[in-house]
Amino acid sequence: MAKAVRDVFGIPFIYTAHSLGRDKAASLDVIDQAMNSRIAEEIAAIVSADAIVGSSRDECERQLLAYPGARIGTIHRITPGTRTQAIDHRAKAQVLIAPFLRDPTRPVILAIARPVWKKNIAALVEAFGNDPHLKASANLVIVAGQRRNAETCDTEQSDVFRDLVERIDAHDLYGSVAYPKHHDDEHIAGLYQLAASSRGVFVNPALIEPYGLTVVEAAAYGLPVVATRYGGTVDTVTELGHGELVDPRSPQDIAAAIRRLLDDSAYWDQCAANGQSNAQAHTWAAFADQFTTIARSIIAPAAITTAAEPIGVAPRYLLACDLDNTLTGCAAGAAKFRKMLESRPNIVFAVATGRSLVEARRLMRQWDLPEPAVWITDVGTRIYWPGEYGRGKTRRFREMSRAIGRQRKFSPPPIGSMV
Ligand SMILES: O=c1ccn([C@@H]2O[C@H](COP(=O)(O)OP(=O)(O)O[C@H]3O[C@H](CO)[C@@H](O)[C@H](O)[C@H]3O)[C@@H](O)[C@H]2O)c(=O)[nH]1
Ligand SMILES: O=P(O)(O)OC[C@H]1O[C@](O)(CO)[C@@H](O)[C@@H]1O
Repeated sequence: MAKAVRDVFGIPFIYTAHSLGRDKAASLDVIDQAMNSRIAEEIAAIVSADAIVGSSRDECERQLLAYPGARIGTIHRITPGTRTQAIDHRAKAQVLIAPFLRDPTRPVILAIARPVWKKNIAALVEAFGNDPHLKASANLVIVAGQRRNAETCDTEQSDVFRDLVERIDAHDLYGSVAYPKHHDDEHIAGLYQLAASSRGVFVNPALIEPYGLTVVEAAAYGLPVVATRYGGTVDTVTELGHGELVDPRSPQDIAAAIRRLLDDSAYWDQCAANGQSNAQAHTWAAFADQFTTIARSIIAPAAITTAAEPIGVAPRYLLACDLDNTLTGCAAGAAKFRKMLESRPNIVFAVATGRSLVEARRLMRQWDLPEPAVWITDVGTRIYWPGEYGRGKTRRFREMSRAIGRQRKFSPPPIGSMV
């Protein structure tokens, strides 16, 4: 629809990537017609969007780029917002889970996920059920959607739920596993709060997690996490520093990571504090601000973005500089720098950075710095410049890598001797 509107009226459109189908398909045994059409729609959107907004590095630099026709220059990363409830809902959550538990005072190992195979909650039950120490010292709380009668449930949901109950039964976990049937928003908030105050852990064992909102929610409530090492959680856990990444197919790996957090109180405190303070930047106001900047850049790109060929002014100087702590670090300085460039159209501005293009652009946006005419990124291995002026896009200078390839005089030593 957006593409049709753009084609007729010339209104540019931004595609917000969400739960991309290719990765989901890779985690399924059977790919049906619906999945094929979903991927076809995604390809059409990715190829024709004027800008694409993704939420994690994984989504921007791996998931999106795996699509045919995807162009890195159109992809931007903005971290979604997360809301926490300030009111204490622990008592309400306690009422929800108490009937299941023999000793409700134990640390809570919490999972919240839709009851679909991809979320892989079974691996968490296996991790808990096979670990005598965890079974004896903690409670497992699983919130997996709202349960109705088996007949009215969708088949995947009832299959996933039946599988969970069978595993709980096989490990004889009654009295230490709660799996409430219904919940509301206050229960969810209360469970995060309860798990945090019990010095527990949040676990997301998904086979692949496109972004991983629950892992950010846990951070915001000061609850350390054990999360899948496949998908957006890799960036979130690395950036927020609030827990461990694990192989979701290995219950032993999951159990060991949970124990590291539960058994080391200094490590737990550090993760809880990191998560809570770092998650504060994840607000919807910040998202809206960044989104508006991108929208503006595709509607009316700033004059500075076309500085490689400024109208009526011959470029005379090239100003190339580093980004982190050179252009960033002082808001007043960044504003002055921007003003200076705007008043000197004969300067061609280039940024040379170790960051990827997506990450460099994200930081420049956050500091309200102007889009340079040339990007030298990935530790100098890639060069980009605005290819199609007026659309905020960039083009990669492939000739450089080819030239380096042809004229290479440097023969690297064998990797073994370098190590
Ligand atoms: O029984 C449940 C299960 C989930 N939630 C909430 O629903 C949201 C679901 O988050 P998540 O599991 O990350 O999302 P998905 O439903 O899988 O949806 C997609 O969209 C999310 C938001 O972009 C991404 O984080 C995911 O990776 C992507 O799969 C969170 O706020 C949960 O607290 C509930 O309230 N009850
Ligand atoms: O598993 P899928 O089909 O990618 O679903 C993504 C899910 O993300 C949401 O959009 C947000 O949680 C749900 O409405 C939807 O079910």
